[in-house]
Amino acid sequence: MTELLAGLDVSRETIEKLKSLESLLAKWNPAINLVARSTVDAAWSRHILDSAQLFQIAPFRVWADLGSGGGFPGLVIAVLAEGRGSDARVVLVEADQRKATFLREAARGLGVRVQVEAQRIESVDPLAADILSARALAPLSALCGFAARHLAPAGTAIFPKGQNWEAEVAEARKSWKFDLDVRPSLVEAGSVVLVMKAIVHV
Ligand SMILES: C[S@@+](CC[C@H](N)C(=O)[O-])C[C@H]1O[C@@H](n2cnc3c(N)ncnc32)[C@H](O)[C@@H]1O
Repeated sequence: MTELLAGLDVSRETIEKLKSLESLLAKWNPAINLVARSTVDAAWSRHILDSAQLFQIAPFRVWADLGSGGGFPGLVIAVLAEGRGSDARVVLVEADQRKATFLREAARGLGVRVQVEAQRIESVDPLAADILSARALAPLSALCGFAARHLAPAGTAIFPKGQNWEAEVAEARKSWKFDLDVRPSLVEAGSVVLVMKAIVHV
């Protein structure tokens, strides 16, 4: 599965940074529950590669990750972008102050630049993001509302979803119109990545 990183043409230094993130997660998780405890031992595939697979879906100058928690996918995206020499802006929105502190400390330790917004998604000024991501945050219909606020008009929303994704899409279509591309997860069988554009309330 680490071929996924080879496919992204990631440098040795970037892989070392991602391994440091894995270690930081293991160190901080007992205190602040960044991810489910049962997933810490498998963090490399469950969280880091699962995030990395989103990196090349579309180009970006501004990436906003909502409800970042332990930095998935936003902090992984920031590490990969920095490894490419990109000066794109990565914004991590996380209302939990302890998790926001982790995100700032981890970014500093890894030497990557991120903008951490330690407030509720609903209170952050519109971000006009080229890419908006949210993983394990809310049902798709609620995510569409967040996208309406924070995504640039031509932007792309990226929402990883589990096996129940079809029901979530059907429910969201009752209130929202959008273009949808469904991609199988490269990491988790049965899971998908929903890639959405032109999200408009009906
Ligand atoms: C289940 S966790 C998922 C974290 C991460 N995206 C991941 O996949 O591991 C959801 C996170 O979203 C944050 N969150 C939930 N609602 C939020 C809101 N309205 N504004 C900002 N953060 C929120 C929570 O504090 C939590 O850290």
